Amino acid sequence: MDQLSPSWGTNSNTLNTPSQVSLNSNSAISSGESNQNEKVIQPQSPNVFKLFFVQLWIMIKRNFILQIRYRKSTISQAIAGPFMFLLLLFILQKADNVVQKKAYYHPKSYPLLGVLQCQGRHESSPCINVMYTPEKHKDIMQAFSTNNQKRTGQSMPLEDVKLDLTTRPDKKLGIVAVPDATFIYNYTLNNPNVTLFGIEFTIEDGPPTNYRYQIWFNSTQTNNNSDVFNEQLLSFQRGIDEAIVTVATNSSPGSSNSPAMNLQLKEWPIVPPKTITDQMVANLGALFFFCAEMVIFISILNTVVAEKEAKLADSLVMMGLKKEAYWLAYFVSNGWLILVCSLVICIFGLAFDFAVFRHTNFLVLLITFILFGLAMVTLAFFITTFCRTARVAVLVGIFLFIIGLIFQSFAFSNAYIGYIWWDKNTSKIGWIILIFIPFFNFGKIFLDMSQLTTGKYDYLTDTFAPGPGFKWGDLYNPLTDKYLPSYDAAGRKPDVPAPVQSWYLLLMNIVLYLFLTWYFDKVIPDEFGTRRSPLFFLSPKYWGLRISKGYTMQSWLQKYQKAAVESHEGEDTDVAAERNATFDTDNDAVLRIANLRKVFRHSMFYTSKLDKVAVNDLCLTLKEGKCLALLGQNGAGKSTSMNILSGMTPATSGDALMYGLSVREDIDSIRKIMGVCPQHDLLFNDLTAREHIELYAGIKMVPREEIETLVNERLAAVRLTKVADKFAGTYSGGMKRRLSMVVSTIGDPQIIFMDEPTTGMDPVNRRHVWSFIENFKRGRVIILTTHSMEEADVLGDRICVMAHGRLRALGNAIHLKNRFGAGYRVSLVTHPLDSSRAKQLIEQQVPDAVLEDDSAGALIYELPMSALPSLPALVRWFEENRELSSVEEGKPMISSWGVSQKGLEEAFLKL
Ligand SMILES: Nc1ncnc2c1ncn2[C@@H]1O[C@H](COP(=O)(O)OP(=O)(O)OP(=O)(O)O)[C@@H](O)[C@H]1O
Repeated sequence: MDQLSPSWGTNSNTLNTPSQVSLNSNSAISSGESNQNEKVIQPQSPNVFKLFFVQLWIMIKRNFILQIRYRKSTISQAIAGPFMFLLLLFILQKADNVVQKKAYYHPKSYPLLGVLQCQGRHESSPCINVMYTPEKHKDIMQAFSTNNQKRTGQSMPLEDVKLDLTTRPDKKLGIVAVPDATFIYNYTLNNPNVTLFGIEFTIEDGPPTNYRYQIWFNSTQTNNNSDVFNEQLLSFQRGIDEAIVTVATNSSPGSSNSPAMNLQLKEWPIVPPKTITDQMVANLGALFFFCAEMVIFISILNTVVAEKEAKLADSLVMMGLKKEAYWLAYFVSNGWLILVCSLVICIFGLAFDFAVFRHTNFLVLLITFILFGLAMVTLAFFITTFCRTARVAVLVGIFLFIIGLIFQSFAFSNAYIGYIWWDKNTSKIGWIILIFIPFFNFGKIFLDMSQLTTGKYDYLTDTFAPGPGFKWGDLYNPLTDKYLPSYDAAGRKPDVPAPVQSWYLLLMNIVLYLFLTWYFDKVIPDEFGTRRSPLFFLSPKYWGLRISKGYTMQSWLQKYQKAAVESHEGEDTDVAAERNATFDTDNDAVLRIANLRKVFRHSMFYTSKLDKVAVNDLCLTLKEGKCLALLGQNGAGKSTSMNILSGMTPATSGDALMYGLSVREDIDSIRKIMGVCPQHDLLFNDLTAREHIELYAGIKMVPREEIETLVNERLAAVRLTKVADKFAGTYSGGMKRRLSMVVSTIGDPQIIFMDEPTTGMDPVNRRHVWSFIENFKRGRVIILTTHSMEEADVLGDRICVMAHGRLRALGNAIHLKNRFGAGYRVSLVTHPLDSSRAKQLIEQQVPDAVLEDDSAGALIYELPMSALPSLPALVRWFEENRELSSVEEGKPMISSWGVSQKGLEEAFLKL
């Protein structure tokens, strides 16, 4: 590899010396006995708090850079969005003010009409206009009919029919005489909604001095429900009175001198209120401010889940990022957005002169909006733990938004409904459920504020009583009865808690959802099925309190040796020897993979033929300073093995020990000494190469003063210096790969996993990367997968060939070539008709030659090592017999020939 040595200073400290770990020749953390050969690592445990705060800081910085990069989105979330909602509220409020000013100003009077024709279910349905009794007052009804027709133009004649109790009319009837009041009563019971009016006269015989009658009417069905003020009833009564006067004065109904009662109706004039109230803001404010903060809520769902979907969050965790720092950084970077958003709401609320804002203590307003915003932020975090794709997350967000809109507009549309939920005398169950919804708690305190600030207009006295305002001290006192709505005629007021309780509940929401996010993020399986036990927090190890590892090398070996599959029929001898070496305590390997197995289950609940055994009892060891190259066709199980070793996928059985740390038990510690270059580039499109290295260097706790040198050195090593400040999203495939490769080496990890690190690179850059890897592996362990035989040949101190999840062969390149690919290949081209003669001649020269291919005269022979002595004679024979003529006249029998040495590729193909 010396010829590949690059010019970027291989003697650099950061490149050659793993600085994050200390190595011991025997266990420093094992409690039990340990073998002398075991090289155990004690990941330097920087102060846990320091690590946390450094990672937190670097993540906040990253989020901040991205917020600046996406400045349009950031501004629309924190400033433009809230402003738009406030502006809309302002416009609505102004429109409402105009309506309030014009309210009922001097309405016009209008005449009372006559009684209109009855209507059944349909306009033409049979019905009876009037039933009257006794029949002797026919003259009054006749006068009524005549006057009414004059007023309405509709005929309502006296009918000459006899009704019986059960028969409905078969046409529209005008005025019908019936036997008595009992008949009216029973008929309408038997035939509901048929008769418009009934009238029973009780006028004494003789000269009438006392006119008495009773009108029957249907209060809900009066004139098909359209007569809400009962003008028809009034009209009927007026018609009857008019008819009585007509009869009493012996006038001729309908004639010009008959008495007429012409009634005019007019509503009271109302003076417009002197003071316009901010009722619109009081009623709809909670809804609009909820919408203003929902923009950030939905953006969080999208951003966080998109990052999860692209596996960028996994990549950060693989490089050792604490998830606590990840979430807290998001909390902080969204927290400042909420702060700006709350300030915008408060400032524009004042600018738009909303009474709630004008008369409420500014700090109370600001803190309320901040707490509400933060509670919504943490609720969004919690939801992201259940979503795997950004599309689903945004749909969930929109769904919640709609629910919130409906809820806010129903639950807090006015004080009367709003306070029902908070009244200590109503059932607690609903309240207990609802206090976990931030907008419910926000709605209450906003209601308190508007009750104390909006003021009330009293129409009776035409006076406006302004609210006393909401001062800081009002937080701690429940609203007095004066500002609470009455719940019954007796004036019962709701018994509601002090406004500050909403703050406490919002704080509870923030803490609760942060906690639930932290918990569910760990226990809900990710895409690879990795998750912690639901009771992980009970384990002292989680809290870094374990003094003993709980296993020693011996116990670990015993455990996995016991579980080893006894017989592996047809297993290659090298593979079998490796299996034994894995459990050999004298082996000084720093990486031991013991019976590693991964089955991808088709169903969660049962085993099936469709289950896929991706890795099948893999046993492997590797010494320090070595590079292991994993070869194998597509689907052989290489990436799955790498994913298990890097802690991304849980193994079905088996384990691996790296520097004395178990993948199953100590993945958090392993991550401190591990670097991963995954198969697919996990890069942030909107960060530059320099920012990537700075980010991961921060996560890996590289001292700040070394970062600059590290960035320059590593980018130069993979020839990315010129594009160091360009966004990774603009890179070509090969450039992205080189950056991913460099990222995996940050923090000088002891173990590096590289899944096809040079895919898509041109030959020049590939050689630079090889040379980088070759120099970097000193004192470390590198495991890489590749499809390039050349790469495996150049880099692999050990080469393993995998097929169908199993190890098929292993050893260094020379060993594999000798075992599976040794020998030479002779190829010659003849005329097809000459091929059998050529075959004869060749086989005479080299009897051991094996014909590998014969297609249309192109012959390929394999020469085993035993045939090597005959090779010079064969070459001489080719030279000497150039002139052998073909069956085709004028042409040589052998038009061309060649001899080549077989290599790793042949070995691979053979395997
Ligand atoms: N999440 C999964 N669910 C089900 N089967 C899987 C899953 N991941 C991998 N497999 C299967 O496991 C087998 C091994 O896959 P793996 O990706 O490890 O192969 P590989 O050797 O890395 O292939 P390549 O060279 O194409 O990357 C394949 O048959 C694959 O289909």
